[in-house]
Amino acid sequence: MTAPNIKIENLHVSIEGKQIIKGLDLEINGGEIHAVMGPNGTGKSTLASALMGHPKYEITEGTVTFDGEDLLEMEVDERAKAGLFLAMQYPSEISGVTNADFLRSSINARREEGKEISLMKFIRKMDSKMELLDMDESFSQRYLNEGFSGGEKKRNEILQLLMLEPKIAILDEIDSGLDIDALKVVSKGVNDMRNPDFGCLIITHYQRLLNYITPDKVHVMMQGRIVKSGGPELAQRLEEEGYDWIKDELGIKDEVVQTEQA
Ligand SMILES: Nc1ncnc2c1ncn2[C@@H]1O[C@H](COP(=O)(O)OP(=O)(O)OP(=O)(O)O)[C@@H](O)[C@H]1O
Repeated sequence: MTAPNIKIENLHVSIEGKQIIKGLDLEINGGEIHAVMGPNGTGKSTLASALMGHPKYEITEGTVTFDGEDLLEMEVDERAKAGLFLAMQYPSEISGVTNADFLRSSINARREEGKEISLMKFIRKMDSKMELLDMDESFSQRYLNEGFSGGEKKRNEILQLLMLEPKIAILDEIDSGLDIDALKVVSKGVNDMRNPDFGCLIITHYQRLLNYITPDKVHVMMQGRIVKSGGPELAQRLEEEGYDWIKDELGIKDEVVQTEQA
């Protein structure tokens, strides 16, 4: 198996006629963890939703390939089956579907008929992953995210990641609202996935997450584009100095004014 690869070139995305992403380039390979940081409203979540094929987000220009195939031609379920995973900022609650049922169906949906995961194997895997994430076993029989606290929902997203073992994952603000212990647990889950057959894009506002998950590359997104890339030291500088120095360096004017003019 060749290492996974997602390649985004000159991506333009608009929502309800408003251009949000304006020429974004990014490539992630298996074995790499990338972090995208940036001020509020610059299009980070839009990027995640557009890659997963959310119908509200219209791709107006550019290309995205996933393992060499045209990702934008694939239906949402085909993207998931191909091995793309999105942990959302606000995961949905689904009443009547238990966590265990949801996970087993999701795993089997990605397998060929006749090659479904056996119940015993599934239970063993789920038990070990829940233990890794310090999750109480009652969570397997609770309805998906129903009544889960913010931190429990995030932990549950990481459980899905560990169970589904995608090729490429996009984790949108998995650290928001987490207490320090939960942050460590969630980071442990992501680090557990680190291997040459797995690539990851982490969208975050906080350098503290990157103290626990060391990214190979850090990108700054402003006005719908990646405007600067570097190593973990870039995240450190953003934490200390904010974004103004990048705006000054690149001659970027205030976000809101610029958007209104566009
Ligand atoms: N469904 C929508 N309808 C209209 N505008 C939208 C929609 N979704 C996003 N936007 C707008 O697109 C812009 C980018 O939003 P997005 O959520 O991608 O930013 P972000 O960088 O993830 O922000 P944050 O850091 O605050 O999470 C914002 O101006 C937002 O209001």
